[in-house]
Amino acid sequence: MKLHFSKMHGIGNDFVMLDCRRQPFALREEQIRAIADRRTGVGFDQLISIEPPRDPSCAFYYGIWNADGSPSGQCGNGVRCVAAWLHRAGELAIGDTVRLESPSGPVTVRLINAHEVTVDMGVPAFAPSQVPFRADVEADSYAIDVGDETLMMGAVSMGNPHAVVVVPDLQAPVLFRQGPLLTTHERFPEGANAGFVQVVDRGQLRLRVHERGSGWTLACGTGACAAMAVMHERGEVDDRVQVALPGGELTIDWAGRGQTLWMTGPAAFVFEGEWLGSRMAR
Ligand SMILES: N[C@H](CCC[C@H](N)C(=O)O)C(=O)O
Repeated sequence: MKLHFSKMHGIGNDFVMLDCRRQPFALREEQIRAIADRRTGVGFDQLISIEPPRDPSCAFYYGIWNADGSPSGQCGNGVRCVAAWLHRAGELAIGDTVRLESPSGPVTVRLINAHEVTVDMGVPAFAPSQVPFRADVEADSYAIDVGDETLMMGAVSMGNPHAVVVVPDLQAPVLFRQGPLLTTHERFPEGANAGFVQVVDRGQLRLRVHERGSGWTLACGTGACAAMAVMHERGEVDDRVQVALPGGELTIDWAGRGQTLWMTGPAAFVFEGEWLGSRMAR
């Protein structure tokens, strides 16, 4: 089985992009995991398919799978790469604005240039049932027992579930214990992307994310949106925030509850290749 792919990244969050405009996506979960393997496969944080739309109001559909083979409803760094990929495929011109269909619904992208994209990431959803997160009532901060500690966290969906925890130090070793525990915590029935955020000032956040299905990544686009939304709800940041992740920076614009949130950042091509099929896996 030969599979042509494009390797891309969005501030270090890396992707294998599959052109499924003319042939259906047909990978089994174990094949997705085999391609994700950073030694015997290609290696990626997420695999993204580009397919014909299911929603006629959208130009294309994109599918998202984590390194463990699990599907996701949204990928912020990934959709910027989809826009850049479509530009290079001649489907999108610089300055164009187009609706793309994600598994959690449509988003609108605008190509600023060949490597910079702005995305309407939709409206952040805070109701526990929408995250989903087990809580009796909605709050801007929840106490949650993680290991032998009780953390205070925010919960929000950007089309995928996020936990957001404010920390004084992003290098604290305790994060590396709490991240995986939060991602698989029983109060998140569908798992969670666990974001640990430091508030620098009202216009700057620093963030690390332990992603559901992929672990610690250099960047998480929906995580940056989630962190900004939670801190904005608490009145701790302004309507425009620069979010610094280990792999780079994103600009997030959000005017508050019920409004659309915008994310702006880069998308980069790395190489083209061919995956020779599971017979090459270990
Ligand atoms: N791990 C996430 C999907 C990828 C999110 C991230 N890479 C982004 O840029 O938003 C999840 O299972 O919901």
